[in-house]
Amino acid sequence: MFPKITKMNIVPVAGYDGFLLNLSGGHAPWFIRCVLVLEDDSGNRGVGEIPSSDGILKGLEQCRSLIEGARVNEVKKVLSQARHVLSRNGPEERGRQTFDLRVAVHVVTAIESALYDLFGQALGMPVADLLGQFGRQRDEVEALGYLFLLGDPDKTDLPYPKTTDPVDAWDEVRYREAMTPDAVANLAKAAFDRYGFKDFKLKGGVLPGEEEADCIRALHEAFPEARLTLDPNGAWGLEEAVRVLEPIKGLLSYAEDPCGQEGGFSGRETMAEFKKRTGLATATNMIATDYKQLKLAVQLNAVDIPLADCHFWTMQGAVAVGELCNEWGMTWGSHSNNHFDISLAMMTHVAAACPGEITAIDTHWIWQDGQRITQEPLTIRDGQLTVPTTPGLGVTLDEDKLMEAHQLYRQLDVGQRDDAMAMQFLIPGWSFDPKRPALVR
Ligand SMILES: O=C([O-])C(=O)C[C@H](O)[C@@H](O)C(=O)[O-]
Ligand SMILES: [Mg+2]
Repeated sequence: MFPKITKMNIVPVAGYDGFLLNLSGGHAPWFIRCVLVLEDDSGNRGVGEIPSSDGILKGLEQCRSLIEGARVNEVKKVLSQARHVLSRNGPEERGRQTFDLRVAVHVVTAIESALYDLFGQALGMPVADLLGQFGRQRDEVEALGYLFLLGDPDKTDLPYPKTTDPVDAWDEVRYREAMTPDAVANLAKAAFDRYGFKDFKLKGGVLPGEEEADCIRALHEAFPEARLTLDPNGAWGLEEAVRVLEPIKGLLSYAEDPCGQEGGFSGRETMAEFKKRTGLATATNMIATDYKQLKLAVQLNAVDIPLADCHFWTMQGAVAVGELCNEWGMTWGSHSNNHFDISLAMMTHVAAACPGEITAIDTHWIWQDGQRITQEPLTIRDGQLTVPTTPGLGVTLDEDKLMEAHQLYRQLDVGQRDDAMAMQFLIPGWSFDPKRPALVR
């Protein structure tokens, strides 16, 4: 008999973050996540990490009675029941922010991760070996260097982290203002020195498009061999996207969400048109976020690289997208949000189980590196993460660190991400507009 789950613990947590800019505004000095911890009667613990919100905490609570008392091999049964219970809350939409506002799919992923962690431990197998049709496909997963324009923390009275004792250039630059092409190239150089990235992505949707294109030129000059992409999260109109990216298309490997919903056309329609007009490959974490949208995106030939983040596709769902990509001549990739080290492990196992050639995965880890809630977070070396070979997710919770992160969460007066708050210090009265870069007001 497999072990039984005896206890489910829902732990909302927070960690520190820099003033990272994007279409949704500027990151607060903290990021907020939710950790799910399941204990079984053999003494093992399984963990999952997802974004947090009141809806997500409530959704997890709704599933408690399905989980406590279940056996760790009943993964699929518990997940089907959880989906059913959550579906009664009604339909949900991703929304137009840069981050996904759905509840149910995130809740299911937290449960899935913690259950697979326990199931893997009971079987003596790593999660990557259990996922998808084929299990582990690789032992190393490539990550990209995810760069952001950075607001000046000194223009706010918010408690942004400060580097007091830098160990290297990355520590020196990551919490300071970076608003110019040179500053972006410096970020890339410092990140390369620490992590060895071969690919870089710049988050756009902040400055006028042409200025962001200049940042790509600076990145290309610093790293002529690197695969580069720019992601304005659909902020630009189709004409603007073509105008901005056409002159630098030779420098980009793909364009991520260059345009989106506009004037009666869906984001899939404008992206298809963009692809036709520029010949550039496209990636998205905004317009192919479930199977129906993915089907339409494929029919329209709107997307080459669906960024199937396991947090909003589920782990098995993200691998299923990877399997489809491999069959259909597309390329799988993963999006990310700010995260702790449990999510880093989840994304690594998922990427390891996607067959064929995949693109380097996004991770915000470089902005959080140094913080942790497990005893030994995975590390990025030569641009790669090594896929754990130990049973389950291969991470061990650090109780003290988890409680520290929970205490920080409790000190905050917010329970979910809000990028408009810090923007008030740069532009009083600032509010989100999905069609206007954050600093174009
Ligand atoms: O690829 C993306 O669209 C993201 O990583 C979305 C995130 O919300 C990003 O914009 C951020 O962290 O500010
Ligand atoms: Mg994106």
